[in-house]
Amino acid sequence: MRVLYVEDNPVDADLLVRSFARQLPDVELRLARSLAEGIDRLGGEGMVDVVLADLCLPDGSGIELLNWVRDRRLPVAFVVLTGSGDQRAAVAALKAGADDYLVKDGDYLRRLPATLNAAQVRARHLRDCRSRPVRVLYAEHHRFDADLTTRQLAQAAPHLRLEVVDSAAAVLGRLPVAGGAAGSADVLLLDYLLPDMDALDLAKILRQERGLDVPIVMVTGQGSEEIAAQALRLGVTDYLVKHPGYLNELPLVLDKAFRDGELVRERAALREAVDKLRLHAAVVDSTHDGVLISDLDGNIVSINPAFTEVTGYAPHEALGRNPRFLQSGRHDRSFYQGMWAALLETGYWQGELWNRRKNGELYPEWLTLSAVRNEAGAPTHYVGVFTDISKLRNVEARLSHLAHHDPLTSLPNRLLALSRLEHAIEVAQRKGQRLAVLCLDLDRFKTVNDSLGHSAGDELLCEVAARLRSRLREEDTLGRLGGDEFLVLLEDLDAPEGAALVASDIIGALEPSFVLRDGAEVFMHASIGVSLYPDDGDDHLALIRNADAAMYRAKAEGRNTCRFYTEDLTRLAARRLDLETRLRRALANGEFVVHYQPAFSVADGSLIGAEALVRWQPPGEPMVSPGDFIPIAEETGLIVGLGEWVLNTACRQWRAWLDEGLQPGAIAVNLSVEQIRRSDVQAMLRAALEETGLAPHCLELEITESSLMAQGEQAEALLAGLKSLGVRLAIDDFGTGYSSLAYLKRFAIDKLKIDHSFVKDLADDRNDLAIAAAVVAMAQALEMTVQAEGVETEGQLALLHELGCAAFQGYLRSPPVPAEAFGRRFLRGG
Ligand SMILES: Nc1nc2c(ncn2[C@@H]2O[C@@H]3COP(=O)(O)O[C@H]4[C@@H](O)[C@H](n5cnc6c(=O)[nH]c(N)nc65)O[C@@H]4COP(=O)(O)O[C@H]3[C@H]2O)c(=O)[nH]1
Repeated sequence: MRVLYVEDNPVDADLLVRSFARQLPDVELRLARSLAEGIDRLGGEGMVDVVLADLCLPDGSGIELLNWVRDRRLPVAFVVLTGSGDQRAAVAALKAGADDYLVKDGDYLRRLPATLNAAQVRARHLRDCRSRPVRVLYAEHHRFDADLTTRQLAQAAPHLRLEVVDSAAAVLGRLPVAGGAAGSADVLLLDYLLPDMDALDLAKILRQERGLDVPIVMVTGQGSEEIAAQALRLGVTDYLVKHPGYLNELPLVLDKAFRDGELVRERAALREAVDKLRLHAAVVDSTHDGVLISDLDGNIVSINPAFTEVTGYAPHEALGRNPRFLQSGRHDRSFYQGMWAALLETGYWQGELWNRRKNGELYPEWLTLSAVRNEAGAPTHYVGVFTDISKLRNVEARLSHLAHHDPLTSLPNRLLALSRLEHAIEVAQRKGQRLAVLCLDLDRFKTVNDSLGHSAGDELLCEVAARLRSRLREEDTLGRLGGDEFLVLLEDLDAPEGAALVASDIIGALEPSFVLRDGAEVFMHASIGVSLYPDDGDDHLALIRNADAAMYRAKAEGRNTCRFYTEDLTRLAARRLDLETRLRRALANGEFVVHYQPAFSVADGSLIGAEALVRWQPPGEPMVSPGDFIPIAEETGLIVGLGEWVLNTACRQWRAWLDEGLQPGAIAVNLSVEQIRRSDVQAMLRAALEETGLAPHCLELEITESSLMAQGEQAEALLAGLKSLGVRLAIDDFGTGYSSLAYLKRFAIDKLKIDHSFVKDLADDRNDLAIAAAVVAMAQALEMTVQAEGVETEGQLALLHELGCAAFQGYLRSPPVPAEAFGRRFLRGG
């Protein structure tokens, strides 16, 4: 530091020089003994940093030197030395632009270094401030004063840019109408006496009405304490009396007012920032996300309550520690290295991470790490924000389980079973292994389900699943494909026989009866189809399709058995598909015809009626038997339209013959279980009878035993509904199903048709004869008619006669024939 010390008193000068040498050896001190010498030195010897001047000099005052310095705007700090008790001189010096003063008391030499330093800082600050222009809106009515002030300020403080107006109205016109800063002016300088309004009123409008916070400095010609007090009360920033030399003080006052204004604004901004900080802190405290802040060494400096909630660690257990203590051990070093590398390089990392709670539990969290940077862009802290996603993961796991498992049996569903199969094929292909796909379908499950109710059906499926599982190895997959269909996947199979063994083991496992919760005992068997990889297909769809085809073969060949896939099974399946397409077309093209098989009285051989049997006659091809297409029509639902067509055709035919005066008896039409299940049969019948005008008692409906049982609880209501139309009801294929006569007693059945499988061996099989005899006897007791089907020989007819069977149909008298042949042969006696 370079100091110019202006002092005429040699004792004081000597003391100070020695004190400087002791306290501030680095200071370069120059001495001047008078005002003139001081000016000389400042002008000639180059710059100093601080001028320290005594107020009383032999050729003038320190203030004059100060004015000389300020007039030249020399970049130096100025400190005045005053005698003790000369406060007024000190204040005058400050007003004239001194940066500080020091009273020569007993202790002042000790305080001198600090004062010089502080003055230097203040001077630098003032210079900084003055390097920025300050816009001053100056309201002065007197031209002379305005010019003088403008000149003076241009000279002493050119950073103060004055705009002069001569009225309060002009001030109001230049300032915004409402709120905050004053826009085009940084400071207002108002003369008290303005022609249109005094400065107090003007200040009132600006502060109270417009809410402007621009600093206001007021000047008056004469000092009045009352005006000053009022001005300050109204929010005027400073007040100055126009005493001689006041223009020297004005730059300082304006600078100070400007800085005060800035301070006010800074304080407001600070308040806003503090409010914001408080808000942010409240957000951090109340968020459900855990937050931790660490220093650059990774030591935790702050956590929020959610951190404690998630991890279990209270602030005193976490602060000061490295977050490493939360590590789960699930991630290797390279994971954390990657995380830090990203954080250091980009200031950001985000990802899923497993951590450990205080209670030892591991949990997944979604973590976002960010570097906090200071104004210079250098990182100062790291912030980690994390969400405990363990609940989310649990829900996801549950959803995924639901999406991939059958809710009833908890077995893998079709989706998962197929994806496991796909994966197993990949493995088998890689390792050159063989695998087997077993498609398993429960035989007649639908009948049990329908007759015992769905909850019993569900229970049965669970029991079956458990038995199947118990027969498989841990690594084998058992899935439920839907309904009563299961899939077994056997991997790493040595030979096809292995699959056959498992299949027969499964069949054996289902052998013992199932006893359900309500005590019902049910026998449940399965048909199994097997396909092998790579023998029968090399993708999952082909393997499933082929196992399915084999399963159908098992069903067709007596059920409760297992069949392997062969090529001709595929052909069979393809034929089925082809048949289905053609069947749809046939219905649209009217390729069906109805044949009628007559029924006769056993007693006298007279015609009692006929059974309508549908035939499919594709153009240019042999006729297709219903045994080949009815099951497919049932599976696809085509039976609804087809059955309705047969019913209408038969009724119309009967009505026509009756109208001709012929006696065709009753016409029996078959009603399939799928028709009952998929459509409103009662409405269909009512419409057919109405449309054709056939009397209901001429119509007989044949329902198979199993169709009836499939209706379960609803069977009784269904039959009562049909009966209410006035039609007759017959049970077809009697003896082949589950039901008993006692059960049928509850229904209003008119006729039982003994299935031709019993009739066939009537002469040779004593059992069949006994069954037929029992059926006839009980039917008679229940007042039902009995009609035998498939009578081919006179011997069979004679036996039926003996048993008391009332009616029969069969090739013995006639196969089903077209309507025209029927009319000719049986009605018109042709
Ligand atoms: N072996 C032998 N068979 C005889 C004799 N007499 C008649 N049959 C045959 O026995 C079947 C009797 O019909 P189903 O038991 O109702 O059995 C019928 C019935 O369940 C079904 N079906 C036929 N037409 C219709 C129909 O319009 N609607 C429904 N839902 N099913 C039908 O197709 C099954 C087979 O019909 P079809 O092939 O016409 O076979 C008929 C008939 O041609 C005989 O003396 N010996």
